[in-house]
Amino acid sequence: MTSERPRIAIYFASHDGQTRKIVGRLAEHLGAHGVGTTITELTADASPAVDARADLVLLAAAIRYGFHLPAARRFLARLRSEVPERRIAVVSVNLTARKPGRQTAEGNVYLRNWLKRTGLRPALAAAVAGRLDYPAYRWFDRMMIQAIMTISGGPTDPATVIEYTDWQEVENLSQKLATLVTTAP
Ligand SMILES: Cc1cc2nc3c(=O)[nH]c(=O)nc-3n(C[C@H](O)[C@H](O)[C@H](O)COP(=O)(O)O)c2cc1C
Repeated sequence: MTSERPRIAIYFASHDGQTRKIVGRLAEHLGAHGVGTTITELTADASPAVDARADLVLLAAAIRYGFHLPAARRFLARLRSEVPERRIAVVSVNLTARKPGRQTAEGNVYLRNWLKRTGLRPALAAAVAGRLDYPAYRWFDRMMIQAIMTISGGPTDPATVIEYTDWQEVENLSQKLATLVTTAP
């Protein structure tokens, strides 16, 4: 870490925009904690350079059909070869995290499996609940999400739009990230 203001390089992969909104809010809170941020979107055709000089690199990715978006998975492979694990944090955005106890690496199946598959032991790993927006989904996606919601006891009314993201939890997360970059050796 330098004597300048600490900095977190945030990379995110979002399909429907909620992960983008979450990292935007994280950046706002981090700014209030005196931590600078850069935000870079990961897409199918963009493979941005890893900002290995940042004090921490945060990778946030949405889940679709059980997996984090491919752009995030590809980026993580590069990230790991350029930045030590202790300077990596990951955030998974999914609907399972709407339930109590599913915001941690132990409690969230997607996050747990991602870390297990990659063998990554990041400085921080968290799951944040995303958004359910049936009217915005294509027919097939709506059917599939309704099926998942039936199994998991969630809403199935096709008119349902719910932002499950707990913004207080997002603020708490920013506090933890700020602590990491202000106290890390
Ligand atoms: C087609 C589709 C598939 C999804 N699959 C899952 C899933 O397998 N598990 C889950 O918990 N959430 C799932 N979700 C919910 C998304 O993770 C949630 O809507 C999140 O907010 C999406 O983030 P984004 O808006 O940044 O793309 C799915 C959503 C869609 C539209």
